[in-house]
Amino acid sequence: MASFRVKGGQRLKGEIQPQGAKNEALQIISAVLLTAEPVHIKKIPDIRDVNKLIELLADFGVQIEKTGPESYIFTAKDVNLDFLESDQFKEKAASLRGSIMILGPLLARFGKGKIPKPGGDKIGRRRLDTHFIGFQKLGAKFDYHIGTGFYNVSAKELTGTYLHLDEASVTGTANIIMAASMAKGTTTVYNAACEPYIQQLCKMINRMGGKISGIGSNLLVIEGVESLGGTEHTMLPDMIEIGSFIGLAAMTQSEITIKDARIDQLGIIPDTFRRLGINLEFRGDDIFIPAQEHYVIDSFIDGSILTIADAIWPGFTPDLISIILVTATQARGTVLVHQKMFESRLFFVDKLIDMGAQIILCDPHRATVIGLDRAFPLRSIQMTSPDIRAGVSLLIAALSAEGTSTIHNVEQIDRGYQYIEKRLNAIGAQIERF
Ligand SMILES: CC(=O)N[C@H]1[C@@H](OP(=O)(O)OP(=O)(O)OC[C@H]2O[C@@H](n3ccc(=O)[nH]c3=O)[C@H](O)[C@@H]2O)O[C@H](CO)[C@@H](O)[C@@H]1O
Ligand SMILES: C=C(OP(=O)(O)O)C(=O)O
Repeated sequence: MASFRVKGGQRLKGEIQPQGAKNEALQIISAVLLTAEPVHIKKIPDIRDVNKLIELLADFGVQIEKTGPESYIFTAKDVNLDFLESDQFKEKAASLRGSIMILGPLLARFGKGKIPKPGGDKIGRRRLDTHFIGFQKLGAKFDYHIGTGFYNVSAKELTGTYLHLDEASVTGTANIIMAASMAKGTTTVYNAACEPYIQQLCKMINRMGGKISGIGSNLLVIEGVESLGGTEHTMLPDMIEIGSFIGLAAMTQSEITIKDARIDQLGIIPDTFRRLGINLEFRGDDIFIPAQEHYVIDSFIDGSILTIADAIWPGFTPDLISIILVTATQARGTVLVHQKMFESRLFFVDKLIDMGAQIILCDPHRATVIGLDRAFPLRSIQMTSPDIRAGVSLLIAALSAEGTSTIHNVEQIDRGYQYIEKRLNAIGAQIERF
């Protein structure tokens, strides 16, 4: 188990380039299974979850050529489906959430697939009904085998249909899109998730010869095609990393420029951080965050306490709620942070409370943060990273704290943040991995 030793209280200064988006990468890399032709993907982040998925594809016999530090060509010409039956598959596929998205392409192209309960963050119940109800409505057979712990799907042929998803699941929508892309006839998906990750996947499939319309909305129409071909795809910058850097800059009174942020794709994220009182300047496609002594949390127009809650896109992403929460601890004012989607994602506030933050955990979904307005810095402590976003929130807290903190289990952070200590140390942080 790796750990970080973090010397707090340093102001950072400089430019930082966001990595390619983790959750987009997991969809896009799964989608290479849709075609036998080469797919050239750029801006692939070098992070644990993505590397595990790439390894999994290699185990299936997908040819993988690294063409640069962040780009690969994948050719899924010969896919060895026997690998599905191996112990190695079970172990590897169960270690990340993104592996669930190989099912849609396998079903579409080879008529079968299976997956053990996928991993990912332990942040509450993470059901998969949307995926499997979707596959079944497209004509697949589904069963869950308790003995082996595998979800199995198979279909001689998938047929387009009307789907009203029970919830706008991100990975569920991605899976259904991929399965429907080569189904017979037209599939209409209502209550589809429409995160930029999904939009990027749809655009990629269209470049491969697919016919998807309604991209960016929650009503997708997918005309099935016989086969899909090769393409090139470049990942968007990771919007969750961008939000994390904004929070980090505010908490540590740092002047940071986030380069090439694709501001047009960030939705409500910049304005949500502005509501915490953080100044952000758009300079072309860069986001400049000046060093700020104080930032003052807005209230609602009627004077009531601000609430920041997650929602499906185009609402505020749940993956930035922990970052908002930690950033609010040194603001002036009060905010109610409401994590609606996941029920176990706020428990890390205990550690922030140990550090001196004023937070009331109202229930598993809601926490009230009373900002300290830098009346005193957070205290350094020893802590363990429970999930990827809480991990980064604790790192931000440690960077702003007085003294040296230790964060254990930073593999959680490595799941989604590329070379994080090197990149932050390059602009003045003092983080040591041991
Ligand atoms: C690999 C990947 O891409 N992971 C992301 C993906 O996970 P993932 O696709 O697994 O998450 P889902 O979108 O399926 O659902 C997330 C949670 O929100 C709940 N839910 C979802 C939709 C809805 O309308 N109402 C509702 O309550 C679900 O029950 C679940 O508890 O999307 C999540 C939600 O943005 C992100 O946190 C994850 O980082
Ligand atoms: C919850 C997350 O990831 P995963 O779905 O891979 O667990 C996340 O990226 O914040």
